[in-house]
Amino acid sequence: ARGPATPATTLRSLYKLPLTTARKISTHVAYLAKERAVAIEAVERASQVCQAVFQRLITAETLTKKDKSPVTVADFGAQAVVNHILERYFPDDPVVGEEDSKDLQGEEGRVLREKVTELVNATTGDAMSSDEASCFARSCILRAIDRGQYAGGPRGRHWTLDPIDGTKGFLRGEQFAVCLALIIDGQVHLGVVGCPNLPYDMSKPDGERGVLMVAVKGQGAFQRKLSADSSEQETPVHVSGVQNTSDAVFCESVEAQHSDHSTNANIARLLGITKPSVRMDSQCKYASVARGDAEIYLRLPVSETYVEKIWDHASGNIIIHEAGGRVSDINGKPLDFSIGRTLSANKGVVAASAKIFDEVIGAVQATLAKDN
Ligand SMILES: Nc1ncnc2c1ncn2[C@@H]1O[C@H](COP(=O)(O)O)[C@@H](O)[C@H]1OP(=O)(O)O
Ligand SMILES: [Mg+2]
Repeated sequence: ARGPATPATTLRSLYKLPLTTARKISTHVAYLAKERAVAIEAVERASQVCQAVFQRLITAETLTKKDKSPVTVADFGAQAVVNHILERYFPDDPVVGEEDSKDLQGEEGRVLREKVTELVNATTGDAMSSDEASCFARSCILRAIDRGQYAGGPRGRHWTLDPIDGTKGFLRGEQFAVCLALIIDGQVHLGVVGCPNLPYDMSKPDGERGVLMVAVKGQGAFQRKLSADSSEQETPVHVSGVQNTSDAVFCESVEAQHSDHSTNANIARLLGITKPSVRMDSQCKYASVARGDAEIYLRLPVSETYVEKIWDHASGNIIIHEAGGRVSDINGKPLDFSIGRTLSANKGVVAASAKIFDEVIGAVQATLAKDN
């Protein structure tokens, strides 16, 4: 009797291949296929949470008063949704997430807890409880959020999540990203970045917005429309082919506290760059370099003490590599995701298309040597 269909037997019958060949191909084709699909679903749902908050809670008043509460609701909501979905499909995988449920607990956290719960339930269609007393229940908001407390490290698999990267951009109605990555034995194997406000096609900046980028190790990087149904086409993305750095565009943070604009400008000058920098919040910068909107991403540290977090770079890192680019810290050292929740072995970040990467690192080093 024939057993259940496997990817290998399906390929064999479809393409009339010998079973050994079909097996070889199928292990490649299927590598992390389920993880990829679940991660896309989770990022799409979390992006919907963020957009719902933006439409409902961000008003002219919250903006003028610089009230940050909407982003807090969206942050917790997005982390609850992603962790809930990951738990359903991969119950044994721990998660390194940016948020914890402290601010949602007790009487003090009740209002926020109820807002987050209402939002999450409206988005997922599941009835997740906000009742602290029943938090042993599988679908409790607080428990879902606190599945993100894993310490990370060099062994086994874990996910890393930034539910809203670029909170300032979110509040301004500009760029932000929902970022989810899978780390296996200290290396990023899968990354998804959802950019709800990024134009799908940069040649039409006023056109349709909402991009999801995804990459699996060895399989290339792809973009699709955010919230597109799964039959919608994915298209491969590649870094720019620009050979001369003088023709390059570089991007950097909007916030001067996150990256040293004046050092970035000195590096750009040394590279002969004349075009103004593109300032953008969040890991959308990695997405921009991955699809060739810009050639270089510079993140020169402002402070001696700030340590970058793995959830701020894991997804972007694999997307750049799979799109044909390179990423390192300011000393040319690869980002080390195996240490724990932070990139404590690295300083700053530089990403660029492979053709010009060495030259960019050279300019970074020369500029830093001159400054010191
Ligand atoms: N001093 C700093 N240097 C670099 N990054 C920072 C610094 N302070 C905060 N960040 C982080 O930078 C990220 C956003 O960067 P970008 O400017 O590229 O949008 C956020 O995750 C933010 O963390 P946090 O979420 O804790 O504020
Ligand atoms: Mg972040």
